[in-house]
Amino acid sequence: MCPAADDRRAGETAEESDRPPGAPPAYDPWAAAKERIVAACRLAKVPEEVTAVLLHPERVVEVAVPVRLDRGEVVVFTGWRVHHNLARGPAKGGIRFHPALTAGEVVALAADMTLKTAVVDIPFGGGKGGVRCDPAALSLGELERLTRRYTVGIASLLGPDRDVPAPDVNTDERVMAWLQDTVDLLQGGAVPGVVTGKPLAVGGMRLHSGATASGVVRCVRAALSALGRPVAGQRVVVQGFGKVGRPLAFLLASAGCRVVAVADVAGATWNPAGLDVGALASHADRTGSVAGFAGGAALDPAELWAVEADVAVPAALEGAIDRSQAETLRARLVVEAANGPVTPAADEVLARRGVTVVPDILANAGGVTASYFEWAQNRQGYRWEEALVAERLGRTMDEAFQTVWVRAEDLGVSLRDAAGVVAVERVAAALEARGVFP
Ligand SMILES: NC(=O)C1=CN([C@@H]2O[C@H](COP(=O)(O)OP(=O)(O)OC[C@H]3O[C@@H](n4cnc5c(N)ncnc54)[C@H](OP(=O)(O)O)[C@@H]3O)[C@@H](O)[C@H]2O)C=CC1
Ligand SMILES: O=C(O)CCC(=O)C(=O)O
Repeated sequence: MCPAADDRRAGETAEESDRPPGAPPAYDPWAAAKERIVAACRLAKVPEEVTAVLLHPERVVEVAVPVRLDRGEVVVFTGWRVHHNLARGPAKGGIRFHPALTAGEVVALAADMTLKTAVVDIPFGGGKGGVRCDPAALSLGELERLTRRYTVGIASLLGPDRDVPAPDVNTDERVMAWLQDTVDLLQGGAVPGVVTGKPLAVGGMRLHSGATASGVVRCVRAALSALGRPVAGQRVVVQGFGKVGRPLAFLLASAGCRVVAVADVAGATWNPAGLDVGALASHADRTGSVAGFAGGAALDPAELWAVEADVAVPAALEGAIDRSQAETLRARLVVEAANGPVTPAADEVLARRGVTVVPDILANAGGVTASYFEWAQNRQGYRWEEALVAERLGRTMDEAFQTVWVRAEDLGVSLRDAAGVVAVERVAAALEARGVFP
């Protein structure tokens, strides 16, 4: 994602030094995350030391990941694993493979995880990791070698009590199975609960794959209900048709919404009468993209947010809605399924225009909540009934939404600020209890 350069605001430090060669000047997710941390800490009136701690990741590990490609050549990729803050428990957060990944982005995503795990009150701190690579350009064998070598590079950080990765952009349960296997080989035995979002066959949990999407839909429902609007008939725009966006589109359609536009990297499709999501998924399976879908008209992805709609759900990458897109966005409700899709400058515009934004650290927390349940089962050595997982997931999301909504009303602030306040208060309590500031 490359929003307008004017989205960078005075005082933000662009961490351009780790920008990949050839990449355009980028929106700076860590500067945005720091801005939001400072705002939440001020509102929560936590001691200054807490703010200072949260502005510094505990650990940023960079690893070289040499991989022999199928054609014989060795390419050295760069990978990271970041622990942002572990006051509330082991590091928890996904692993992303992306050609434009930077250290600053991974730090920002790890900070989001510190806040997210606190918003849903699960016993984890914030972590994130990834490798700068283009998985679409790698063979399956190359991808496996890269994953295993990266895992060896970060293995000293990992463990069910220390750091528990999960899937993120361009990684999936197969990648998690390779990670699990590599850790087990290094340890000389099974290490249950060292990774979540893995296949059922190696201790995964059936409801994990759709959990982020189902949590997002829970938030869409709760927000619409709080705003006095029905769910049925709402026109929804979804950006991203991957592990989150695709099940999300299905769930929204089956809840009675009209999914009017969907975008991925290659293009976008639009049908004001509502897209047939099942047919769209078949088309994407066949062609690799939503672009060219016969059941919709081609849409310039730059026009996605300007489509006539009631709800906008970004489910792709950071910085997807910048200041200028916020000015033309038609929906009255934005629910952040992606991490960091709305820039701070866009937040101001949306607030001025009266658009409600359900922030990422609340909206997409269903995924990490499901990861908590998978981890807990692995540690117990006991599989829970699916109905219990579904019930606990729904309850956790509904309670978190209500807590944040009520706090926003009490303080007279945005849902983003309120979620930040709830989160930093919980992290501050953990730091205090530990005596981190003697
Ligand atoms: N997976 C999870 O459980 C969780 C994910 N998230 C967040 O949700 C977001 C999506 O993650 P996930 O679904 O797992 O990732 P995937 O890799 O499964 O899918 C990403 C989707 O986004 C699309 N995309 C990427 N760049 C653009 C772009 N510039 N314009 C339009 N579409 C784009 C991709 O298109 P294409 O297919 O063409 O590449 C793909 O459809 C990320 O922000 C992630 O951090 C948050 C919580 C949990
Ligand atoms: O499930 C997890 O552990 C983390 C998911 C994640 O990376 C996220 O919520 O952004």
